Amino acid sequence: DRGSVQNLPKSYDVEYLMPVSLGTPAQQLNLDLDTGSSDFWVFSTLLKESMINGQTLYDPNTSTTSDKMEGYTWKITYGDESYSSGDVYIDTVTIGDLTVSTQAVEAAKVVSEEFTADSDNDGLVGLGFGIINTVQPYKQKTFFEKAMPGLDSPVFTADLKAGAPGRYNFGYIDDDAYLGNITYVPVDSSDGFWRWVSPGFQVGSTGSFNSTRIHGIADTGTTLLLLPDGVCEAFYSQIASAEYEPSQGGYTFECDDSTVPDFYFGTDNGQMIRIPGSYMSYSKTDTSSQRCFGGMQSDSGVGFTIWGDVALKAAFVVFDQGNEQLGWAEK
Ligand SMILES: O=C(CNCCc1c[nH]c2ccccc12)Nc1scc(-c2ccccc2)c1C(=O)NCc1ccccc1
Repeated sequence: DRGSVQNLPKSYDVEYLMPVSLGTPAQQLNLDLDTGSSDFWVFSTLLKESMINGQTLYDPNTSTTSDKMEGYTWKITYGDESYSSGDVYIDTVTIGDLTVSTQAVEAAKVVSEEFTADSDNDGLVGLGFGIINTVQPYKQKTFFEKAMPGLDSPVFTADLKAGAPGRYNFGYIDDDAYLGNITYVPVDSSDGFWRWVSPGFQVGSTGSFNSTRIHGIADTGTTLLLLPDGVCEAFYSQIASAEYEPSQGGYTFECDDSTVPDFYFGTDNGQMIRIPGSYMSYSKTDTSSQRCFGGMQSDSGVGFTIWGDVALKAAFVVFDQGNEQLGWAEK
């Protein structure tokens, strides 16, 4: 079996949403595929009105295939202090023609204001590893873990694009979606993330390669590229107008600064993925100035590097759960 679904970026590529069908008759929600967490949770009719702001709600009571998991609850908090919690239902879920008939759907009763404010986002499909699922008393499998046994191949792939529709495929690798070869690196899933080691980085096409092992996770649910301070300093030292502005929350530079270099990160045996300098300009820091917030920021608050959408949209990425490895290719 296999599946394929288009993903659409929101403005500034802050997140990527895909259509998902839940229940019978099908209720279509736009969800954020998130390899940095492992809860499948959705806005639902259990929420108070004050927490809803245009989102499409999953209504378990109108689905003829939903069953409430009595006594089961969930609660998740993310590093940006956003959170959500609620009850759990079993229901049928289809993503891009791939159906899981008994998926644990976590129906939100409470969401934090960041989620309420994000009117396009109806919830998250966590595709990290199930060991960090928050459902109590017994954690639940991710959508991919439920689908995996029936797939042609135990992989899903992420093809995120800058400001354009991309695609998530399940169960197969589309050889027309990337250039050259896919380089595979081992994954340590013991903390539930797609955690791997990069051998180093290079700033600019003429810069030298810096051999330094960077431990990090491949995370479609995080917008930015969060890297060790030394790497950020090496990058921003090459940008004439760059400054570290704690008041703005990190590194900023003039949006029209023409000295922003490309950034390369190593994967394995000499392969490097090139992130165009243009991916590093984010939203204007504030209406008046012409300064942009950098797409690369420090990972000091996290404890490990997060290869978020800024990095992932420069590559074709294979999440190979069957062999616990990540595949990287240029595109
Ligand atoms: O949680 C995820 C992936 N799901 C995000 C879902 C989500 C959370 N608000 C959302 C808002 C919209 C859509 C999805 C989400 N990744 C990881 S691993 C470690 C950290 C972390 C730990 C400690 C400190 C910092 C990060 C995070 C993290 O908090 N990233 C989000 C972020 C990272 C930095 C800044 C902001 C957010």
